[in-house]
Amino acid sequence: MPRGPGDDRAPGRGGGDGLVSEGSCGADARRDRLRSPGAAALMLLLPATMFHLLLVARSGPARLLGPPPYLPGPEVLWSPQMLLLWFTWLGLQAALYLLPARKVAEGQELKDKSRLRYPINGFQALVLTALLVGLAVSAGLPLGALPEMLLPLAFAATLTAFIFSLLLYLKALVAPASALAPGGNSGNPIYDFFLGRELNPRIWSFDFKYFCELRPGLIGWVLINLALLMQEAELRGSPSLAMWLVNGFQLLYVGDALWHEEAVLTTMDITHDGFGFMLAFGDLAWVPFTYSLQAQFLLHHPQPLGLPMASVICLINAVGYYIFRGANSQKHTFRKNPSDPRVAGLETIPTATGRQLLVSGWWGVVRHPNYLGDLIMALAWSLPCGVSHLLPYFYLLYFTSLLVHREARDEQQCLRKYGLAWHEYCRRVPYRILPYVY
Ligand SMILES: NC(=O)C1=CN([C@@H]2O[C@H](COP(=O)(O)OP(=O)(O)OC[C@H]3O[C@@H](n4cnc5c(N)ncnc54)[C@H](OP(=O)(O)O)[C@@H]3O)[C@@H](O)[C@H]2O)C=CC1
Ligand SMILES: CC(C)CCC[C@@H](C)[C@H]1CC=C2C3=C(CC[C@@]21C)[C@@]1(C)CC[C@H](O)C(C)(C)[C@@H]1CC3
Repeated sequence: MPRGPGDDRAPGRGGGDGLVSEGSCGADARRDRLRSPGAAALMLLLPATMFHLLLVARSGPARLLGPPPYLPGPEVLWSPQMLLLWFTWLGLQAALYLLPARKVAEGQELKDKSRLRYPINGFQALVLTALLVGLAVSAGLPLGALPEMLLPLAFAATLTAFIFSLLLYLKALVAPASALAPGGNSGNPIYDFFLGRELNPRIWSFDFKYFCELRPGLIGWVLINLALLMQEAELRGSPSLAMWLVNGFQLLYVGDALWHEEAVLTTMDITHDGFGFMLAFGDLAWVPFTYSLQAQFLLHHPQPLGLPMASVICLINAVGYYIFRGANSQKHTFRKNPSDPRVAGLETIPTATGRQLLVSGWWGVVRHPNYLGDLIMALAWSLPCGVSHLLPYFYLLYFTSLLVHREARDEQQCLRKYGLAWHEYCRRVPYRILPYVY
């Protein structure tokens, strides 16, 4: 079976969405030498980028590639009250996670042939959070003041991610070998700290990775958006159409993720990647504070948007969502039960593993139709911010590179898993993400 640069069959190799390159089985010495400086650089660069974006979004020129307007001192970043607020938020989400769930789903089979169980109550957590926030606002909570607290909150989240990853690293030292992720166990402490050693770290039934991936960060993101909308209403009398669109689109995305929560159990993050700094920081800090960038930008840089253009943008978002949801649901339904009438008529390729690959429907258009839909939505989230600045397009640029990297990693895993059948799939469906282009 051919082996590629991202092949991580050997224990301790590869993994992660980070820009640290994945390992090859040939133990490339030069790459090994770059592992720890690469991981260390990213641990500085990612938080620095996040703070840069937070600072630049509120500055007059809002230049993505320009210097930040000022360098915040410790008195701006460090606030015990904000740390307390952040922990209250984490505690609230953890409490909602522990509430009785409408369903308990089983994850993918693990190395030791067991399956973990996961509560499916994310949407319930979103609705309860909305109710609680609504009650608090009607009792006088100044939610519109939240945008002024983003810097110290982001600092608290970053600090939490560092300390939490350290605890996860220590926990993995006593975990059985079967609990370790295929990547993140190279023996290089910095690299392993970054990628994460344990696949599904848990205390009793509390699954840290699953919790962090879907709750505090995603729900925090839409709460920050809402606070930005409220502050805009306070400043300008009413929220702008552009702000409504950004809030609506991103709420749809987050609501959809929590409504289809079970589908996250088959994503690479849950089934393959360890839980280390990259995901902890990504989930807790990067998602809420950088994914809300468009709304942050709009608060400080109001953009005129007419109804015709708004309709076109809504249409783009609807097309993206239709592809994203259609592709993800089709694969999830097929993987759960290939004889389900909704997917039973689709053409498939058999593989030596006994699993089949879809070769018609969405998965016959390109090899990652869900990424295509996600990218189209990302474009629709930036367009309400106009075309005068590059800053609101940061998400689209970052997300494109993340998904291209992720796609290459998934190709390697599928090639390893399915061998000749994967080659046949690539022959039948030659484009990866964008038909006739890539
Ligand atoms: N907003 C954000 O920041 C991010 C969003 N995402 C989104 O998360 C979602 C999940 O993405 P991700 O986990 O990367 O990967 P996918 O959901 O695309 O899963 C890839 C897996 O699907 C299976 N598969 C591939 N081709 C076929 C086929 N033809 N037929 C049947 N099964 C197939 C393979 O696994 P197997 O055969 O083992 O089932 C493969 O490993 C995507 O919609 C993505 O856009 C991802 C990253 C970040
Ligand atoms: C900080 C680094 C540069 C990168 C960190 C990557 C993470 C932020 C993302 C990795 C995979 C993700 C997914 C979602 C959010 C972003 C992260 C955590 C997701 C929960 C968004 C909502 C979608 O509907 C989804 C399919 C459930 C996503 C799953 C992957």
